Parts: sequence; structure tokens; C-alpha cells
Amino acid sequence: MGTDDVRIAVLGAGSWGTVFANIIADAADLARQRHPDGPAAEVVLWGRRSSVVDAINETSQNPDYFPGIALNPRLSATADAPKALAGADVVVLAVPSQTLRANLVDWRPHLREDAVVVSLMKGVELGTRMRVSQIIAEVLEYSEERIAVVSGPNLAREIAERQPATAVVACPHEPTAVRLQNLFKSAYFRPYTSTDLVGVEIGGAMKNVIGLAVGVAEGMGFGDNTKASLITRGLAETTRLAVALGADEHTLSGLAGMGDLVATCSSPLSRNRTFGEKLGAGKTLEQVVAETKQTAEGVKSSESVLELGWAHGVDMPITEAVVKMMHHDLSPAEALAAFMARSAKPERYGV
Ligand SMILES: NC(=O)C1=CN([C@@H]2O[C@H](COP(=O)(O)OP(=O)(O)OC[C@H]3O[C@@H](n4cnc5c(N)ncnc54)[C@H](O)[C@@H]3O)[C@@H](O)[C@H]2O)C=CC1
Ligand SMILES: O=C(CO)COP(=O)(O)O
Repeated sequence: MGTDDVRIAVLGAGSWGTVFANIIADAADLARQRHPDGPAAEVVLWGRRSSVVDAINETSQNPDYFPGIALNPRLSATADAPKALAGADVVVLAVPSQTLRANLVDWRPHLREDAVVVSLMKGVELGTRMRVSQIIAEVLEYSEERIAVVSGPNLAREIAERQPATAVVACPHEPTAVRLQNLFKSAYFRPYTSTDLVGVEIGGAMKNVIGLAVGVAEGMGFGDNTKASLITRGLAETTRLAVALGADEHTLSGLAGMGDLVATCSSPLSRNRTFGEKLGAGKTLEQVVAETKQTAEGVKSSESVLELGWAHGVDMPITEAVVKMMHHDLSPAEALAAFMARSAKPERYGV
């Protein structure tokens, strides 16, 4: 590798980690076409299961998640995390957020001293109520210019098919966000920058919770008025929480707020919406959990975001209903009745 070349490790070969690694490999090819003498980027993907790793290396496909979709042939995979991390300038994290802390403790000794870490995760940690960037800062003891987040309307399957999409790369230190924007910008993936880490992360965590509620409404057979009402009041709830935590309210009308909320709540590809839909259609929580093979972050994060709301005096009625349905045996019909019986209010209230 040349001195300006970049090595990027993506940790997590599930749905989004695989597709994001592919975006970076495609972006690197595009950059090389435009500037043949410019720095090269090498992308390596870490996965837990050797069957997935072998398939990526041998067939340039991830058959467990995207059978038939051709990944960039320059994308390599390994089941050896220290090997993936060796010399990596940029480390991208794509595991379920409740598992991150334990994984990071294992990975920490293998990270380069000056590595930049990027979270693709959309959750809030149970117990600590920490956003993912806060977990990274605590475990790795990194300063803010070395921690970034990517979030937006990014249903992995569509981007695996190289359909056009946009996202936000957020870091309080703008030059880091711009550097990452350049590494991730491909012919079909257009990242914007932001310095509002709090707004981008709360938008990502909350859209999963609201996606569960919209899914329940879908499963109960309700139509577009109900779903539009939940999306809009969900955005109000998200914005109240984010602003209470220090975010810029405009972030929540952007790609990582409204954009992701609309994509998640409209799409049968969303795992959170699908989870809610099954519950709304009458399946038991145990049945739905047993049928859900991929990560539906909102199920667990609903509890931590509700606690964040309580701690900051923020009214979060949709989140509260979701928590009661996911964790306290409230039926969808009871949740709906309680929501509609709330006291009358002006459209805009609270923080
Ligand atoms: N799939 C999507 O469309 C998008 C997902 N995200 C976010 O990306 C994050 C990852 O989600 P997905 O890749 O979709 O989930 P996934 O369920 O498809 O994949 C998760 C991966 O993590 C691995 N994993 C599970 N438990 C683990 C553990 N304890 N330690 C290490 N690895 C473990 C699994 O083997 C799998 O490879 C989530 O926070 C999600 O909200 C963000 C944008 C889009
Ligand atoms: O984050 C996503 C879309 O931006 C993916 O949503 P789900 O996790 O609900 O599938």
C-alpha cells in the first residue's frame, strides 16, 4: 500500500455491514477511475460465521442475507477480528447495539492508535441509556474528532441492489465528517455531513420505535391516516427528546430524522415495522421473537429511549405504548385505546 492509501475494516457481516462494506469498495473503485494516481482504499469485512466469510471470499456474495446479489470482487472477508483491525485507519461498526460494548472491549487492543471509528448502529444501550457514540467514547477513550455516525433512510436490501440513496455522516469535528463523506461517496450512495451527532443518533434510534408502532397499526388493518398520524406525532416525540438532549431540531427534519422515519415506516423491508405488523395482526410476542432472525433494534431500545425521556422530562406517549406492548403484555387494542384517551393538547407542546 502507498503512504496515503486507506485501510477500512467493517465489523459485522450482517445485513447493513455487508452492504456498507460494498458501498465503500464501490466508492473506492469510482475514486480510482476518476483519479488513477490517487490513494487506494482497501476494505475488509469481519463476520462471526466462517460460512459467510468463505462465501464472500469465494463467490463475492453473502448468501445468508442477499443471495444472488454480486458484491464488489475486491471486498474481502475474515472471521479473525484482530486481522481485520490490523492497520485499519477507519473502523466501521455494524453489530447489534446491545452487543457493542462487550465486542469493543475485545477489539480495543487491536485498534490502531489513531483509528477513526464509525457507527452504523441505531440503538440506545439498555441500563446506561447511552447512545452508540457515547459507548465508543467510554470504552475506547477516544476524543470526539475520532468518532462518527452514519444514519439515514438506508434499507440495506435496496442499497445492495445499488439503488440510489442518501445518508448523513455526523461528527462534531467537521473535517472528520468530510473525510468520511469522501470515502463513502459512490455512484449510488450520497452522504451529507452534519456536526449534530446527538440529533442524528436519536433520529436513528427513535425511528425504529416509531416503526414498530406503525407496523402494529398496519397489522391491525388501519390505513394511511392512522400511519401518517403516527409518523408525524412520532417525529414530534423524536424531536422533543433530541432537543432536550442538545440536538438541533432541524436535524430531525432531515435524512436521519424524517427521512429514515418515512423509509422505515413505509417499507415491508423494515425489520422493526415487520415485527410490529406481526404483533398487530395477532401473533404473540413469543411467536414474533422466534420468527425474527435479524436485528429489530427498537424492541430493546424502546425501553432505554423511554427512560431517557423520563430523565429529561419529555412526554413520549408512542414510545410508552411500544414499551408496554413489547415488554408488559399490553395488547395493541389496549395501547390504541389508551393513546386515543389522552388529554387534548395543542399540536406543539413540550421542549
Ligand atoms: N439492515 C439495515 O437496513 C440497516 C441497519 N442499520 C443498523 O445496523 C445495525 C446492524 O444491523 P444489521 O446489520 O441490519 O443486523 P443483522 O441482524 O442483519 O446483522 C447483525 C450482525 O451482527 C452479528 N452479531 C449478532 N450478535 C452479535 C454479537 N453478540 N457479537 C458480534 N456480532 C454479533 C450477526 O451475526 C450479524 O452478522 C443495527 O443497529 C441496525 O439498526 C442501519 C441502517 C440500515
Ligand atoms: O435502519 C434502517 C433503514 O434506514 C433499517 O430498518 P430496520 O432495522 O427496521 O430494518
